[in-house]
Amino acid sequence: MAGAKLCAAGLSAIAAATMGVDHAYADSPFNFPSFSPPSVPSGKSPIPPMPPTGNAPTPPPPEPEKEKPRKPRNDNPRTTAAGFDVEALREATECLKFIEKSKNTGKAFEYMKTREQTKQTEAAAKLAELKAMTANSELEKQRVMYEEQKKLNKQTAEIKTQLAQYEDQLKRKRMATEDELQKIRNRELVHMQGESAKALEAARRQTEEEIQRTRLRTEQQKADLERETIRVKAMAEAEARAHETKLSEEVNTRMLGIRAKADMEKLVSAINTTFDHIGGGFRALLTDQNKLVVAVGGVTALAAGIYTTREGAKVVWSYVDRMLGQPSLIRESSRGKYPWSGVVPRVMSTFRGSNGGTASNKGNGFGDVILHPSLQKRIQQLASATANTKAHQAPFRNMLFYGPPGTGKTMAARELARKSGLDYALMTGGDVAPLGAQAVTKIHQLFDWAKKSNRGLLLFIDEADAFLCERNKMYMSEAQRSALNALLFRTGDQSKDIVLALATNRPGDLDSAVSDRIDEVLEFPLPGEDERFKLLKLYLDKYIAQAGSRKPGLFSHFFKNQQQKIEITGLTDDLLKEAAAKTEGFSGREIAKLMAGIQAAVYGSENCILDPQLFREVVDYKVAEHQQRKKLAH
Ligand SMILES: Nc1ncnc2c1ncn2[C@@H]1O[C@H](COP(=O)(O)OP(=O)(O)OP(=O)(O)O)[C@@H](O)[C@H]1O
Repeated sequence: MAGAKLCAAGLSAIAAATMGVDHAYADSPFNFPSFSPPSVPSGKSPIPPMPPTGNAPTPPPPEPEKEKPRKPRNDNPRTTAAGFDVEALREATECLKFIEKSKNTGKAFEYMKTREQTKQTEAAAKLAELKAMTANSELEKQRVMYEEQKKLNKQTAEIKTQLAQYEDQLKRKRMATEDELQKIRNRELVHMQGESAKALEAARRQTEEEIQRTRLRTEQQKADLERETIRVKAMAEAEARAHETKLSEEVNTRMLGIRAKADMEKLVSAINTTFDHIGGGFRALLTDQNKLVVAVGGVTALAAGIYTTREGAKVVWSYVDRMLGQPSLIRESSRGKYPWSGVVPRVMSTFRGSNGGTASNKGNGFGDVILHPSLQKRIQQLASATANTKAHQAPFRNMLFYGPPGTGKTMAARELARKSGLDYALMTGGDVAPLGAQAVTKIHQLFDWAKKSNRGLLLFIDEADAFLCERNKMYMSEAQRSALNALLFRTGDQSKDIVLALATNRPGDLDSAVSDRIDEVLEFPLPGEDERFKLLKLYLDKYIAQAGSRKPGLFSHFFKNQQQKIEITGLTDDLLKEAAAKTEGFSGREIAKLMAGIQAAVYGSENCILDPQLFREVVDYKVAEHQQRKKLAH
């Protein structure tokens, strides 16, 4: 047994020397007999269990097995330069020798081999265990690192989130602050805008008020001027009429004087001869007292009779004139001054009518009035409605014609009266104001006269705004207001005798009570291109073609300034259309005047020929004049 131990020790030494195994195992002779390979229970790993996860400290390495008592170890073996232990080799050699001599050599070798294998297995297991532990610890380390990293990531993410939240909060706060600032700025801006808008509005209102005031002032001045013009015109006309009357009176007086003088001369000579003849008679009278008394009484009675007859005739005539004569307010009438004065013209017109109508009835069946077809149709309808109204004894309908000056309102009223079979009378609103206190009487006279018409009368009041304007206007005189009230009184009920037709350029100026009495309102606009063409044609015919074509009368050779005939060359419809296009904005009156201007130009020319060149020249000149007038009016 001792030999085996020695042998084992020798082998261990050999192994230690040759394989570099720890001397602690190789040298221990006591290990050998007690050695048994570590029994590993089946299914269990020889690797010790892993320590719990976390940061638990790695368990300390297993304590080394307690060394069993052994031979004192040579700590300073003799070695070669390469570290070879010669002593051990010698012991091994001896051991080998001993083993060779021993009977249990085979067993010993077998045992040593088994032990060595066991040790190797153990070492491998330990190595594996160590590796596993290392791997484990590595894993653990990685897990811990992963956990740490995860925590770190989490913390970083949290910090980032917090940072983002903080930044977001900051941003929100900043935005809220900016928003607040913006709101404040906006409020200030709105306030400023409001202030500036208010200031602008105030300035605008002030300007408007100023303009309004200026306009009112201008209108007032214009109205004053117009009124003054109308007044002056009316006064001038009245004066002219008075002057005319005075002149005719003077002529009459002079004629009467001459006649009276002649009569006187005749009378004187007659008296002389009579006295010569009756000288003897007087002498007889003077001698015979009875005869003298009879003669003086007879002469006195004769003078008184003549005087009474003359004065009586005057009174009767003025009464007849007042009762039957045309009121002085009427400027033009189809009835004539006295009831009998219209008989002859009416008979003449009836006679002419049976022969195909007058010249003015030719063409469109509406006299010489050229109107827009729709307006013309409306007037024709009104005319036939008015005629039927009279036939059925129904009340008449009053009318208002309004539109720019010279658009045919008066002509249309005249034509309407003619078509409807009524008499017509024309007065001007401007004639009322100069009458003063007499105006009311004259208005009543006018209506009394108008009522006497058997056929019914169309009373046309031109420039109606001059007389029938708003009653509460400052400049309206008391007399004018009374006259207007008189007219309102006379037209309060619907009349079966009188159609009131008013014409005005300013319908807005009429008194509301007057407007209330109007049943039909017709607007007379400026003529369109078609109407202008027709007007040009009409007045070309009237003023140019018919000029000088009147048949010479009985006494025509007494008058030197008879109209000369005008020769027309190359005046086509196209030329008239061209002129119609150029004369946009012209009224009917302006077109009539244009043609009168052409007539004057033709008479001013040498040969009295109207050719396209002259026609164009005058048209262009008149168009330029019209534009200039328009500019001045603005
Ligand atoms: N529609 C028309 N057709 C034919 N001639 C016209 C027309 N309009 C105007 N005239 C010419 O103008 C002149 C004036 O016409 P009228 O007196 O009818 O016009 P008004 O509208 O009554 O004018 P105002 O408002 O100035 O009184 C006429 O004599 C005529 O020569």
